[in-house]
Amino acid sequence: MSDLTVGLVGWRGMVGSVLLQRMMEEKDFDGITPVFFSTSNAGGDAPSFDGIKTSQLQDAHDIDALTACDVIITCQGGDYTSKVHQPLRDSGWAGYWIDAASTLRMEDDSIIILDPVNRVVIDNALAEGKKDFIGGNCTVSLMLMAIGELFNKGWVEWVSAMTYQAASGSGANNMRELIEGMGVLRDAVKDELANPASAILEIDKKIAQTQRSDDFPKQYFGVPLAGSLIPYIDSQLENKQSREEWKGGVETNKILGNSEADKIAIDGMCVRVGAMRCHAQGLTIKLKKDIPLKEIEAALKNSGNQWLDVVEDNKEATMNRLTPVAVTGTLTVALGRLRKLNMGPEYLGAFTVGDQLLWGAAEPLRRMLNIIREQNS
Ligand SMILES: NC(=O)C1=CN([C@@H]2O[C@H](COP(=O)(O)OP(=O)(O)OC[C@H]3O[C@@H](n4cnc5c(N)ncnc54)[C@H](OP(=O)(O)O)[C@@H]3O)[C@@H](O)[C@H]2O)C=CC1
Ligand SMILES: N[C@@H](CC(=O)OP(=O)(O)O)C(=O)O
Repeated sequence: MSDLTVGLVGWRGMVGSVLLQRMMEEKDFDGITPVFFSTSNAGGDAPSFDGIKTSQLQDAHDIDALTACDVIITCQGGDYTSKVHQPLRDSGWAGYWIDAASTLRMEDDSIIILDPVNRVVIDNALAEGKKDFIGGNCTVSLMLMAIGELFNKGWVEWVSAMTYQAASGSGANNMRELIEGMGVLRDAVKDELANPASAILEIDKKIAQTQRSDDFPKQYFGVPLAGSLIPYIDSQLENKQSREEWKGGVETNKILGNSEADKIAIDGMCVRVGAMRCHAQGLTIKLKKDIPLKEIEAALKNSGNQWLDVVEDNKEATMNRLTPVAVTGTLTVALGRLRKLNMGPEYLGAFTVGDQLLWGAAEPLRRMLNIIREQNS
């Protein structure tokens, strides 16, 4: 069988760059013919690296050029998907569309991909001839990478997720704005910090004044994030949930392939904090019955999820392994603070941390490409 021609759109953005990096690390380019597209620089030089010769960037809006691909992977964003996907399908293109954007996630013909959790759903969809495979919301994917086994066991009645989401979820400019804000705060009290005898309340007052000043960096987040937090992510829905909170419920159930009757209630508050690229979540899990903690821990450890780090619930392990600093840039999803809550033996507390650009965005896409390759070999 000849190599698959794989079109890559959005490869130089933040998610796309992480995707390319991972594809190179895993040698995913061996045995495929990549075609690089651009929305802004058609005709320019495509990236070249080990084994991939320089070529010209194709126009990402050119339907004819896109139809030459067996698979298209896009990290270009929802506007691009809205503009291109339907005309491409209308042209008769029957290739595989793998997408990081949320636009198509809840469409009947789309599958949300997170193969360590829903490989069966993906395999069934491929067998049925489905062609649109969409990466999940980062918070949802990371929650499922952590506690997917509890859902698989049928133990979960409902979940409340209180999130601590990193700046990267809003994009590269937001990450820069966060760091810029941190620097502005430090500079505002530089002299006081140099003097150990200076009054802490004076420092605190200056920091609050600086955060509230008109020229504090907040162009992208809208309000200051450094030294603060923002308890709203994405748009507001009529029922008062934020769209990010809504995704927690609908996407989780779709990923798990739950029917209307099996739907599990998932809700919570999604909050932006000053982390760089790791989302964290404090979970309250209502179990269907009292399952001993030891049994829960054993199920998680024996689930076959090689990326899951089940962190012992003690202070030292938690401080060293269950933080954004410990997890960032790795495929490890850390899960700890596992304990029964005072509400009763069916209430399980948990805390999880994962890199939202890896399992939350890029990793499921490259793995989907490899599943398609396996199927076509
Ligand atoms: N950020 C996240 O955490 C997640 C994002 N997603 C989805 O992925 C999509 C892409 O997100 P993200 O990667 O953050 O978006 P980016 O803004 O980083 O990149 C998107 C596109 O912007 C263009 N671009 C313009 N200027 C630049 C520049 N200076 N550097 C790099 N690219 C530039 C590029 O297109 P071109 O080369 O054609 O000009 C690029 O492909 C999102 O819209 C979302 O749908 C999904 C899950 C998580
Ligand atoms: N909304 C997520 C990032 C993201 O892009 O989500 P989605 O892929 O569902 O639009 C965050 O802000 O952390």
